Amino acid sequence: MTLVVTPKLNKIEIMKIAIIGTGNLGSSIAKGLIKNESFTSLYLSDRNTKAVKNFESLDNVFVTNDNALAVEQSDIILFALQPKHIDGVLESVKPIITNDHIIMSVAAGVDTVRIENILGADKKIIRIMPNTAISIGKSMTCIAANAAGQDKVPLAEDIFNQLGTTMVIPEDLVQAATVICASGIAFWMRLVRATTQGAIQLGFEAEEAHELAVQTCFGSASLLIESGRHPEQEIDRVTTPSGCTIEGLNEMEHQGLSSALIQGIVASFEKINQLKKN
Ligand SMILES: NC(=O)C1=CN([C@@H]2O[C@H](COP(=O)(O)OP(=O)(O)OC[C@H]3O[C@@H](n4cnc5c(N)ncnc54)[C@H](O)[C@@H]3O)[C@@H](O)[C@H]2O)C=CC1
Ligand SMILES: O=C(O)[C@@H]1CCC=N1
Repeated sequence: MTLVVTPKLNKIEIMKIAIIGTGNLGSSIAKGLIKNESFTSLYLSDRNTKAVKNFESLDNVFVTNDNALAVEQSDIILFALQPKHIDGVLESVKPIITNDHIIMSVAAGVDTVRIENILGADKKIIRIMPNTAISIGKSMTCIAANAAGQDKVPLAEDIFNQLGTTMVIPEDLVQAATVICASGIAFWMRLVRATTQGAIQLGFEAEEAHELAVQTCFGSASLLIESGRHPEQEIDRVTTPSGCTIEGLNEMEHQGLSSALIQGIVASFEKINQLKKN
């Protein structure tokens, strides 16, 4: 075994990690881990390894179609499978999962009880809800564990703090966190896209419009993070009395901007709760 020291972990950890399912999210997590070199070995297993084939030349990274091999060679097994596939894969690796393994799952709507029902309640199971910004180390990742997995939550925080920001939450809030943080990437992207469309209508070239929208979005988030202020305080600083900002903002609200966002979030939440029942 090789010992790996990572600057952000600030301690020595042996990290033998497997990711089972390397599609959109699994490959994003792999990219983030590789960027940080935060593993001793990393097994990437998928029935179709196309998304991660490029990684197989890297030191200590192994790309395979063999889920069982990835499990046997690793301590932390992260399942990044769609909800409809996860039960079958868990069943197939169940005979080789031990109480020493740390099981992590990002599957939306799949709670720890569903995983316990397959692997056993004595297994350490941690639900991880990141978003695709994990590939660039900027994910907002929520973490919740079953009873047996509670003492491994700090380890999960250590891993995912290297790939963005984490919040440990009660498991009954994971569905809500999925909507706000994981689906949230799509919601914010659409807002950026709509701003770009507006900018093009006002005369900018598409590429310029995109840059203006993205940088303004980045500046807004950075203002909130760095100042710690409430969004309305920042809005008050922009809205000159009788000015153009309040004119535009009020028109957006007349058209239902906040209401549309809230209703979309609630619709998304209702859908994820339906998925949980399937
Ligand atoms: N895409 C996102 O932004 C987020 C996704 N999630 C959850 O993460 C999970 C994965 O989502 P995506 O990556 O978007 O899905 P995806 O469909 O892109 O990736 C799933 C991967 O699993 C592989 N797979 C299926 N059966 C397999 C098997 N028997 N053995 C090995 N690999 C197998 C597929 O080939 C595919 O590459 C889902 O449960 C989703 O709800 C959670 C948060 C964010
Ligand atoms: O859309 C979905 O169902 C998954 C969960 C959150 C992001 N993608």
